[in-house]
Amino acid sequence: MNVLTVQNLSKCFGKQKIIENLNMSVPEGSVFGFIGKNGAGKTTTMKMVLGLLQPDSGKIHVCNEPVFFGQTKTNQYIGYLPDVPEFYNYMTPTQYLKLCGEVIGLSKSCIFQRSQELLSLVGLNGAAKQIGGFSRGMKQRLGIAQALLTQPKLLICDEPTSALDPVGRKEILDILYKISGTTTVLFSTHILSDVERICDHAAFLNEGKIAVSGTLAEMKALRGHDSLLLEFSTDKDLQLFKKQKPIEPLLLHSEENNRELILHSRDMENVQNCLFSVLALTGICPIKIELMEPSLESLFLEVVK
Ligand SMILES: Nc1ncnc2c1ncn2[C@@H]1O[C@H](COP(=O)(O)OP(=O)(O)OP(=O)(O)O)[C@@H](O)[C@H]1O
Repeated sequence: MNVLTVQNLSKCFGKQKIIENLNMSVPEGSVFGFIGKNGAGKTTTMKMVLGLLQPDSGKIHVCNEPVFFGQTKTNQYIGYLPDVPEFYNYMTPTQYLKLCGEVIGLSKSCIFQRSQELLSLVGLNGAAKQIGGFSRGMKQRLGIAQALLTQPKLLICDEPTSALDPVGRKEILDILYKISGTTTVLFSTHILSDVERICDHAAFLNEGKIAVSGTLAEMKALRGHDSLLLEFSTDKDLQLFKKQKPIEPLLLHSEENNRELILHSRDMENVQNCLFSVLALTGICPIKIELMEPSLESLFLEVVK
């Protein structure tokens, strides 16, 4: 089952088309990376899913129920972490979660129990200081705890890691991965290594549409092997290899790092055939020849303009 389906969604701001016939499904239980460069329309799409922004056309369903602009019925299934979450700075995390629990009508005992569990999940149990003194990472983690108070089926996070240092990013990714057993996670980002780390599904948003989507394995298979790494035992071998001309026309480009050479090509089969005849002719014997796994980044750079 899909927790979220978006069909033929379109949205303009004035004359600027932001989203144009966008189709996307988020399977239940997935950790879904919604990828697009700055200004691609990720936040705009999420706001329409939350009923906070009116689409020009198209349909959105959350847990099989239609989303209507200005009506929040489907938000009972969703927890949302905006890109810059706002808090009452004078409160402690416990006080803040208590307030949020009261606003959504949870009982006192439920608020107490869930706050303890969630603060422990996000590593803020025992944090007695006021939120005003929190780092960005701590605020994002508290934002996740707040978004999970209602035990949503779908957690939507808008670029939860983009302003964080590597430690803060890892903490957020670990939390999202940890909850993925019980909550479907959709998060927007342009950091592809974050997607490779925890997502099982992803979609590239480009020019208002989904350019590519699927499981990470499906997306990478589209690209195939496109890089070959060669490591030479001496600089002399590397320089001699670089003087050989037959491979050059088959390459998009190559990268050199110490005695390693990475060859990028769209025609890896021919590169390999050519490589072995060059090695046989010259007598050069690399200490390593390795086909490199295709990366999301290389696919992204190819399909996203
Ligand atoms: N209320 C609005 N009125 C006019 N233009 C808007 C409005 N909201 C967003 N936009 C424009 O729509 C485009 C998409 O914005 P959006 O915030 O959805 O992109 P994004 O993919 O989330 O980008 P980022 O990664 O930078 O957050 C941008 O050009 C933005 O300036």
